[in-house]
Amino acid sequence: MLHNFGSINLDHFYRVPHLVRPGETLASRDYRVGLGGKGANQSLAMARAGGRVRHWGRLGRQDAWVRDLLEHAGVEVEAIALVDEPSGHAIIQVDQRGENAIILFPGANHGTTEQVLDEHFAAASPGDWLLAQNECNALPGVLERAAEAGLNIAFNPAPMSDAVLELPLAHCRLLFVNRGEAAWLAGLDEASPTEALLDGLARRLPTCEMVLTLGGDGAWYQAGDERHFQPALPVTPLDTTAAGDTFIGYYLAALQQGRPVTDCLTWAATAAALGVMVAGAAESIPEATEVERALRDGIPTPDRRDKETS
Ligand SMILES: OC[C@H]1O[C@H](O)[C@H](O)[C@@H]1O
Repeated sequence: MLHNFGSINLDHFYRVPHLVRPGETLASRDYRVGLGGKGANQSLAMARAGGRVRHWGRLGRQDAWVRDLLEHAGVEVEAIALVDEPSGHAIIQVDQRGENAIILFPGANHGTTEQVLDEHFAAASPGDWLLAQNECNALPGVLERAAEAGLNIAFNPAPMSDAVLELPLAHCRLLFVNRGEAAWLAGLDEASPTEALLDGLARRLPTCEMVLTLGGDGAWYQAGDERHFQPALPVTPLDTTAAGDTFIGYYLAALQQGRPVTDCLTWAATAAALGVMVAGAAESIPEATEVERALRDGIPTPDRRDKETS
């Protein structure tokens, strides 16, 4: 079982000609609300990939439909509390190239107490996995407790902040980072060559396995001297929101199924490529059957992916 201590957000999407500049007022061409949050996206991706995942989180009572949606997808939701607080939300601009900029309001995601964590950990067994991102409170304690409880920790330090550098990251078995997060962790410039980033990560956290995701430039796996490269698939992105989350959920589901690292990478990269062809966060995450089909027949045309998801 994988336990995902993760955020749940309502995502407010604005499609804009370019990301808003300082002092500018910009009209949006479109507005939609959907399910998001790095935690919820990763749980959903894992469930859609056929993985066993139990989500630990908090959600405003008025947004109970989100819990139903996750449950329907196969996520175990008993550890998602409905609370009398506003849910977390994100304001997301998406530009014409599919790039985004996100403002987060943590809301209920920042209300986890020690007492609730006691209940969550009581349901976990040594050898289980714990996944976390950086959108919930209580992370230092959660990572410490997970290590003490003999859980395998996978961590995605997004959104990156200086607080991440203070976390007990040496407890992690597996780290998912993008270029910016890798540079921050390794104390290097973001423009550093990939090789330097991988070396820097290995120096900083020598016992961790790493997956470095580089968007259109592919992804790297590193563990000690072992490295594997996964090229990106050729797609024109409509919306890159949740691509990294889709990658992580699919990677972990494949790992849970005992697949080799190279398969985990291919499966994850294919799912992420399908994801960026569709607008939105949770709604862009493909089903496993779509990923299998893309692996067999190649990436579909954008209009075909749209029809398959609608
Ligand atoms: O990774 C994408 C996610 O980041 C933020 O958490 C948004 O809610 C969005 O769904």
